[in-house]
Amino acid sequence: MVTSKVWVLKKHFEGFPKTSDFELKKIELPNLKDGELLLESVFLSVDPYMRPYSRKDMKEGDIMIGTQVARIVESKNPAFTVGTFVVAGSGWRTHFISDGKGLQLLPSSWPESLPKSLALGTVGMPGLTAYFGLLEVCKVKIGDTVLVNAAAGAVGSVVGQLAKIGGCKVVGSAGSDDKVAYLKKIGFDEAFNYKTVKSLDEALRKASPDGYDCFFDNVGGEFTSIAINQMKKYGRIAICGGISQYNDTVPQKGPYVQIPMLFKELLMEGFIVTRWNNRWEEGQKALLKWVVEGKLKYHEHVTEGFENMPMAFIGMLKGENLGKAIVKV
Ligand SMILES: NC(=O)C1=CN([C@@H]2O[C@H](COP(=O)(O)OP(=O)(O)OC[C@H]3O[C@@H](n4cnc5c(N)ncnc54)[C@H](OP(=O)(O)O)[C@@H]3O)[C@@H](O)[C@H]2O)C=CC1
Ligand SMILES: CCCCCCC/C=C/C=O
Repeated sequence: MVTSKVWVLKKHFEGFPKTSDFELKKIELPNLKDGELLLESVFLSVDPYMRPYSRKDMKEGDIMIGTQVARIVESKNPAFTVGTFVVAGSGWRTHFISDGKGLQLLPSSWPESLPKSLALGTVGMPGLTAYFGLLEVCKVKIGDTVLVNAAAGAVGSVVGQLAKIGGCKVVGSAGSDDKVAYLKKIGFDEAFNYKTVKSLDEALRKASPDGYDCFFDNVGGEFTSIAINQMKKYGRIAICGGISQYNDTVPQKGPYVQIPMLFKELLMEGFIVTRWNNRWEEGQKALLKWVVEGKLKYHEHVTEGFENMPMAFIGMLKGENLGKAIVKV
């Protein structure tokens, strides 16, 4: 008999999540039936989407949603071998049973030297968000000037580097001087700390006096209201996230987008990465290749210990992470 530890949403978040909103429980797992596997989580992901999706898709008492890299420890399914690592969407659990459906094997070309946790970050869902958002929503082309916020995070850091690979000029904003230094190190042309600049408007203008062709928006709210006025005519805005609004108890009010959208003839499109589920393999292959070639750098903010999942999640929402926020069990 195996005991699994799980984190449950004890109370729906009101405003910023608190550790008391979560509860750690233990569940006894039954013996495996034919066709089933027992897996143990090795790395778990904490992501911003968990905040809005907890309200949308979960009820109090549910196990927290999420993905992990897990190792198969027992198998009664001939298609899966013990010792294999997979990406699963089994929520915040140390151990779980699966019938194999929905498990993704790591690409066969995954080098032994590369952390498997990258399958939750640069070579996983966040990296694919950057890839498809830039390619299919921003439709970037050589010579474009691309703006990205939350630029030192899991998605943003990949957006900037892919745009550079694609021959663009890249401007990023992030919430600390260390993050800004990191952005310059990984090749951003311009970067600034949005928390300390005197004027966001001026910082954006200084970074690109001619304005922006593409804006990959991870943040929303006031940042978007200001940045939209610095788009070039026919600019494209990809609405990837709105993290500045996820914890609001009262919805933020305008300024509204219609006037700049109209007179600059902008395109603005929201997207969810799962739209390209049928192209996951293509995206992962491209991202993995760039990582192996050293063209796509990664950084992980690793929290040790399953017990610390809520703290890691809250820390990520506060901006404590540089690169992808990961929990190592
Ligand atoms: N559309 C889609 O399919 C997907 C969308 N997303 C979205 O992309 C965005 C980035 O996600 P991800 O890369 O995983 O997370 P990150 O690794 O970027 O972590 C979140 C970061 O957001 C920044 N942040 C937090 N609060 C604010 C705020 N009030 N204003 C500005 N920045 C803030 C912090 O960085 P800082 O120190 O710079 O403030 C923090 O580090 C999120 O909005 C997320 O919801 C992610 C995956 C898929
Ligand atoms: C494999 C999990 C898919 C999660 C999709 C995340 C979409 C994110 C939206 C905003 O953050």
